[in-house]
Amino acid sequence: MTHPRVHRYSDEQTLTSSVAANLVKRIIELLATKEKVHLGLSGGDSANQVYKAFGKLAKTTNLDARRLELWWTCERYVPSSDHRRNSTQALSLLAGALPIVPSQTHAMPAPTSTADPQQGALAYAEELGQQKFDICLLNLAPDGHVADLYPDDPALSEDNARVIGVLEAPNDPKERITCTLKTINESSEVWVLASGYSKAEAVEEGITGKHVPASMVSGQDATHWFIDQRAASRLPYHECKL
Ligand SMILES: O=C(O)[C@H](O)[C@@H](O)[C@H](O)[C@H](O)COP(=O)(O)O
Repeated sequence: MTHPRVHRYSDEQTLTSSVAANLVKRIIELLATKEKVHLGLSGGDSANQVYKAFGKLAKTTNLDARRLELWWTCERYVPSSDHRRNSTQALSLLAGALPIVPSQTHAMPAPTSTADPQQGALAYAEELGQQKFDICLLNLAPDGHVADLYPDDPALSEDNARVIGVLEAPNDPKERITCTLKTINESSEVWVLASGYSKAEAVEEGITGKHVPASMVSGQDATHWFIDQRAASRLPYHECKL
């Protein structure tokens, strides 16, 4: 477990471009020491904006996108052709910009391949095996959930399964598949994204250790929170006069 390091940015656009730049830099560093980098990706607008900026920036660098393995931390259990799928949205931005081929992408199952979210979760757990994410990117929601792990959900205490099915998510679509805290917290690095006033309370609770799901995530080597000023508006601010 590592303590969160908080990175604040003036606005959402600066947050997006800075996270994308950090991601490019960190992946290039990791690829200097290992053959592949395994990323755990999430859904949501803030994450999608980062993928777009990352794709644009990465192609101007020497980052070898063929050495990335893309996994998902959570997915809406809807058909593969449904644009609400997190993986469909992310891949349209990433594979559109970078030479990423299907063998590098590990989207979670859809109803066309498995009978229900639980069976989908078992299939994904098998595909994941013991693989750990080098960087697990999470997008904070206003209620403090990350991936598809919701406040007060008994799934938060799951310490055996790496992936589980969700049948009653508070938002539509109700059926989803999610990695558990066990899988997220086995990642080398966990990066949490949050922008806007609607996330301010969840940011405060996540960082100060109240019991929202986001307060329970932590990388093995590092935990980074990337937030804009609006999302940071309930955190203490210490002015430093030199
Ligand atoms: O499936 C969902 O209900 C959303 O994907 C959700 O989990 C999302 O990650 C957060 O609401 C933050 O997303 P935004 O960046 O869009 O606010």
